Amino acid sequence: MTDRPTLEDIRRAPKVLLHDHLDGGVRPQTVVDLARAGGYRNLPAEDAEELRAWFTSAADSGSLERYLETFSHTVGVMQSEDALRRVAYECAEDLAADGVVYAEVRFAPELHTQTGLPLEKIVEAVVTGFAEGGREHGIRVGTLVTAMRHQARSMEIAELAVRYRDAGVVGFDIAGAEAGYPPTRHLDAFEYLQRENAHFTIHAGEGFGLPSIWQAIQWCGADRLGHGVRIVDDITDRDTDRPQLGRLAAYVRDKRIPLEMCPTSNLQTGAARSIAEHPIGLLRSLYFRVTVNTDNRLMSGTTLSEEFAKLVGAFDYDWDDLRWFTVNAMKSAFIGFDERLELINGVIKPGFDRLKWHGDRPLA
Ligand SMILES: O=c1[nH]cnc2c1ncn2[C@@H]1O[C@H](CO)[C@@H](O)[C@H]1O
Ligand SMILES: [Zn+2]
Repeated sequence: MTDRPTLEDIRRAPKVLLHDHLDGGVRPQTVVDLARAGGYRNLPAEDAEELRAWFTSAADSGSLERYLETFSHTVGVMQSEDALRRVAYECAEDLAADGVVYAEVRFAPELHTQTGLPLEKIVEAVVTGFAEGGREHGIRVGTLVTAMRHQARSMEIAELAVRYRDAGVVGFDIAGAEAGYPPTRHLDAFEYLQRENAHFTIHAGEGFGLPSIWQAIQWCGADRLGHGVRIVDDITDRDTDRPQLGRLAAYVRDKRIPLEMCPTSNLQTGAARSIAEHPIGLLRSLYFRVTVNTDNRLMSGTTLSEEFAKLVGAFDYDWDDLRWFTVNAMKSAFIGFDERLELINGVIKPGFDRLKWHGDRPLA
């Protein structure tokens, strides 16, 4: 066996990302450029590096609601087709540079209508940016369209997801403040998607607890859970070698419902106290279908490789663990089974095996 995976090696591993927000991963310099071009005057800093620091510290608020306030600035500069396309292109480029081979990136079309752009043009611009960036940088990026849970446009957004399902949109999601806005508020949209054989994930168990997770799965029929960290509230005897799963936790594990976990983001919003205490350690040891994600690379000052490196530091994970998380993610993606299998067997397994056996020594 080789030593612990280093950040540099992890960057070279073929990774899969299921939970990443487009408006949470804009390059600071691009925010500055787009603000200038579009006449956005509310930026808290004009210099890219200062802006980067502002986002990470403002997002470090301990509450989901305050964390979400920082998005007004990225959303504020993403109000034209050119801006959306550029941000999507750069997102594909940045993820590819981090060694991500397949990603599902989400954004909320309804937030980008401030200058009157129709929802269709907004989706088309983003999908085009991902396709161009993906082609040039060797990564596949699928789009998830998100509806904001405090608004009332989820049905319209769900229809958009179905209309663009063969043009780059692979699924649907709801996001925003969780407390006070339960998933069942959007039940009609989820029932519509189920009738259309479409896929969706729901942010649940992040800013609110078990009732939100229960509704997302048992009322709404979510295929995956965004975060889902609070599922540990349904596990007792956690510090013993025989943790007890309640009915909901057992259901989530038995049905292999994927958890899109985002460790650093959870520290910022107060959903977890430290990486070492993050529920991902327990959930992984109990073989829940755990995946590792970034959530918002700008606000959390992170990359997928850095999330993995932090977990390696806290839980002593080795290449087999990182490969397990990655295969979990690929199995849980919203593209076809044949395509998932091809990536697992043709790209992920050989890529991780090469790193495991060669470590950071040069490959022959
Ligand atoms: O961790 C999160 N929990 C809930 N909502 C979020 C999170 N991160 C981002 N958004 C929300 O999703 C919108 C579309 O991308 C963002 O504008 C933000 O309001
Ligand atoms: Zn999220």
